[in-house]
Amino acid sequence: MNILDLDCGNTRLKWRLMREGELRQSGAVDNTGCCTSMLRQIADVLCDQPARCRMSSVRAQEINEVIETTVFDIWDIKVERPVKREYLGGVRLIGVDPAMYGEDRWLGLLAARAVIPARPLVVVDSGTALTLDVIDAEGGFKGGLIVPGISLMLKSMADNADRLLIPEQRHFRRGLGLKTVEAMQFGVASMAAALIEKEYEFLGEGAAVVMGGGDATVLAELVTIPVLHLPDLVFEGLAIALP
Ligand SMILES: Nc1ncnc2c1ncn2[C@@H]1O[C@H](COP(=O)(O)OP(=O)(O)OP(=O)(O)O)[C@@H](O)[C@H]1O
Ligand SMILES: CC(C)(CO)[C@@H](O)C(=O)NCCC(=O)O
Ligand SMILES: [K+]
Repeated sequence: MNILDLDCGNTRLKWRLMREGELRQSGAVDNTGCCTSMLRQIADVLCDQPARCRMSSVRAQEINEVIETTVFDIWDIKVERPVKREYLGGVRLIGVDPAMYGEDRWLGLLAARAVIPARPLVVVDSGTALTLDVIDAEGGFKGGLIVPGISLMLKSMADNADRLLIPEQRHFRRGLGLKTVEAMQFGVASMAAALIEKEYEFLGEGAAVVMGGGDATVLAELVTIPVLHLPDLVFEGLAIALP
């Protein structure tokens, strides 16, 4: 059976086509424009008709409804959405309002815990926003942090300072920059990396860091601590929440 998975973020919509647990196709489309045309773009390249569609989304309800209608129009299937549960897959949501808590964050916890059970975890998802979520060795949610992602930090500087422009080429490093674009990029990358290292150190012995999201490749290289890079954090969580 072919399953179309959608990870609808604030910047990009990531998709993949699975068949009996095997990846067949994947891609990403810009998610800032019209959702109908974005789904038609996916339909144009999809090699097979999906029999199911699972979606994680952090977009507004109206947008999700348009996506659901369009998926039904194109493939004649109903979009399945994960429902946050207080306890699932060894992860216990404690002290959060499940209705408010981002479903990408929850799915990230499920995916990370499935790979590294029984250890305290810092789960980092670095997209438009960079989120860090912590669970203890028993899988109990301890809380999280939400900060701007590295592209958003660059954009907000460029939007608010006349002499700061969005760098044309992506180049991230720890250390000091000489040129303006380096100072900006090394600055935001160092901020993100240092925050991840700090939370890891705070958890102490036995903890692990799991990273996913669009900027995880960059950040995993820059941090000075061991990290497990799981590029498909949200998709893996989606498969756990909606088997
Ligand atoms: N090819 C690419 N196109 C766009 N962004 C990319 C690309 N490669 C890496 N990125 C980085 O990934 C980030 C987007 O990450 P990602 O796609 O995980 O999240 P998103 O679509 O913004 O959604 P969300 O954060 O809401 O899950 C961008 O801010 C950018 O810095
Ligand atoms: C924080 C983001 C934007 C990260 O994608 C998303 O998880 C979200 O919109 N969350 C809702 C608020 C919350 O998680 O508490
Ligand atoms: K500017």
